[in-house]
Amino acid sequence: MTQTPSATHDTIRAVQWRGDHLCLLDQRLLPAEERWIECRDTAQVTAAIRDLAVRGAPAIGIAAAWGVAMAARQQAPLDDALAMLRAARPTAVNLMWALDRMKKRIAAGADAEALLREAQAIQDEDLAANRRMGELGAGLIAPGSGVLTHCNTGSLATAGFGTALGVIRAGVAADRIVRVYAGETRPWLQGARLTMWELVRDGIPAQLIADSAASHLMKSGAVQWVIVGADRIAANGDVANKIGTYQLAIAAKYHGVKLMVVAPSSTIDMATATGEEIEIELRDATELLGIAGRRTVVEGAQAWNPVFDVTPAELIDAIVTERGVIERPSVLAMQAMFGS
Ligand SMILES: CSC[C@@H](O)[C@@H](O)C(=O)COP(=O)(O)O
Repeated sequence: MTQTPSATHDTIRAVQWRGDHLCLLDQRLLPAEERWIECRDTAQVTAAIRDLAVRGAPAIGIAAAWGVAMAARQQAPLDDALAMLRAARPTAVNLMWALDRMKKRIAAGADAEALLREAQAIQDEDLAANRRMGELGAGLIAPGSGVLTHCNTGSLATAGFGTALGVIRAGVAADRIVRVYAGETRPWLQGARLTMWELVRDGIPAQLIADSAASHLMKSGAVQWVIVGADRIAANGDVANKIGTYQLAIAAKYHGVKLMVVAPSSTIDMATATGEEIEIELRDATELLGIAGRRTVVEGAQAWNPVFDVTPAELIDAIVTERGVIERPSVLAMQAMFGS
């Protein structure tokens, strides 16, 4: 196998356990400032998740697992820690998945040391899953292709390497991807601030587009795939992801561009039958009414700020997980890979 540049250049590890506290690279400040936050109790980890200092479905789950292990070390009430963390954000199922995994270990009598090892395992498994998905996803892309991605699904959003951005890293290294576009991802600008920061650090040439330029880009013929991550994938293959994914999927279908969703099995929620049942997080209107804390909209104006949407399975060409690829997702194909 070719050694990918991403395997050598991908050094960003935004969630780091330091023996008695959790260090998080504050994603609210990037790329202007690389500042680390030190979380020393579960409440601080919960606040970091809620306020988006740490974000991206897998990274949220990993941070929460460390939050539980930290509570155990401090002999804090574990039921309270689990409940507090669970309420931090509603849509990314990786959060609930990681907490359920920790809860199971607690129920089995695990001590603080064992819970620290479990949190480390969750983090290590995510990194390994990302590398595997990178290979699998890149294998679907014809050499010479252009791709468009949305939000940030890279090292910042995971244990490292990334989901959709991992496929892009692997695809660029294998010369399958020759053009990369990233959408800004209003209102929080994960694409502009975070994805472009990761790509520039890796030396991967990429162009930022306004979210509203996506259909025009697809019409030009420059992209053959839209590649995105996921916050929760229902049992029928419907995908909840960053707001704007659904409209990219519709535009992709119209233009004959394919849609790939890349997510570890910790993002699969077989207990939720369809995307209709997924809770969509609504965040404060102020995120839309200004940019970088500066008000840009007239005082008195209101805004509606759902931060995820659901893309129906029928618009998706491939779901890539570390367990394998599901092409044209269906209930049966999902059950065959993930059980019922
Ligand atoms: C590997 S990250 C996958 C998703 O979590 C990502 O696409 C996304 O929607 C992140 O949303 P965010 O609100 O920034 O946490």
